[in-house]
Amino acid sequence: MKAAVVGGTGYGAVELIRIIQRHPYIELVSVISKSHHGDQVEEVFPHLSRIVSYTMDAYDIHKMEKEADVVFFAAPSGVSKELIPECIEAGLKCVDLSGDFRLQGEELNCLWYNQTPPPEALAEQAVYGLTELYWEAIQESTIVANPGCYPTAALLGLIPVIKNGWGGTSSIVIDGKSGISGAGRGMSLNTHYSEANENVKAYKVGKHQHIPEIEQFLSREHGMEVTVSFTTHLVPMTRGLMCTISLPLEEQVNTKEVIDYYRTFYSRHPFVRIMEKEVFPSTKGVYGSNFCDIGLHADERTGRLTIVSAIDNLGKGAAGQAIQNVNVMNGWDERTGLMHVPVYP
Ligand SMILES: NC(=O)C1=CN([C@@H]2O[C@H](COP(=O)(O)OP(=O)(O)OC[C@H]3O[C@@H](n4cnc5c(N)ncnc54)[C@H](OP(=O)(O)O)[C@@H]3O)[C@@H](O)[C@H]2O)C=CC1
Ligand SMILES: CC(=O)N[C@@H](CCC(=O)OP(=O)(O)O)C(=O)O
Repeated sequence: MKAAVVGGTGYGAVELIRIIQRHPYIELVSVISKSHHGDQVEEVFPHLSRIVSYTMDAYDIHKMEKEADVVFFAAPSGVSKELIPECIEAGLKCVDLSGDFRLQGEELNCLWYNQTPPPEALAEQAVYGLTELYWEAIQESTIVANPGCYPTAALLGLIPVIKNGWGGTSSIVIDGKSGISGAGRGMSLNTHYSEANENVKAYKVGKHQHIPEIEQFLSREHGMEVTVSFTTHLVPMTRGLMCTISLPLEEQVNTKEVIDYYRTFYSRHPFVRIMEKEVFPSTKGVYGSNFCDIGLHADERTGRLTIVSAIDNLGKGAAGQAIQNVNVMNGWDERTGLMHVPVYP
């Protein structure tokens, strides 16, 4: 399958290139860059010298129509909803790493992204790409709305106990922490070295764009509206994301029972690893990989469940999951090209 990547000089794009370079069935035919078209890849990413070699392209739908089968959109929100209509018209499959196709309806898109939604017919065509939950719909899809990084970790952690009713929905609290690459490659004061180094800072409190995404899919799985209290923190590391989740238990279950249930729930899904009792994930344990590691503790004293879920924000939180979805769309083993060992230590 031939692939084009839009947003060529960003972190999501460079992680896609890293994975595709070792993927046996995906060939990179075009890396599209608004800011660097005409430049050699080595000029922007010297670490790719002697590994890949190409000139960055300007966006050209006719070239893509001729050369590509799938387009990955790794640009800021607002870009893909303008370009995907003509890509679909041209018969291309689209995997969108941005938030453009994730939220349903005008109200949510305007409120949380300050954007109008994509055309309704296309929005209806889009499948939410949380692979482990929606792989059946992903198989048939032409547009995949790849999940946000925090929702990936939070939903994989929460959905099993929301679905079987052990988890109560009255007070779900999610503490999210992300490395700085989660904010992309652009400059901002928050991600300035002097602001972020030796510092942990809460941000977008009460107004993070991933709140409605988490609520939308938890509500879908629960069959009733669910709200969450979600707070994000920037931590001084390059990659890695962790959600520590606390929610009430509706049943008297112990940690071992919860672990056994999660292992059964994810038994067909190679990228979700359920930790042993009293072992909890770390971001280093998933660094550079497509794994989501989940640790669980049922607290008999408080009657609450603690779920700790860790991913690499650029791996399972972005490019890794995008490739996993393309594997599913093509009927390939979902591990194809993705079984990298996490970089440790
Ligand atoms: N970083 C992460 O951990 C995650 C990111 N995402 C989402 O994935 C997408 C890409 O993120 P990321 O790679 O981190 O972001 P970056 O800021 O690192 O890169 C985005 C790239 O998009 C291109 N771009 C910028 N503005 C425009 C524009 N107006 N039109 C077209 N292209 C533009 C630029 O590349 P060029 O000039 O070369 O075209 C830019 O480098 C975003 O939507 C982000 O929200 C999702 C999950 C996790
Ligand atoms: C550390 C950091 O700033 N992370 C970003 C994650 C961006 C992202 O994934 O945003 P989309 O939903 O638009 O794709 C944030 O919290 O906004």
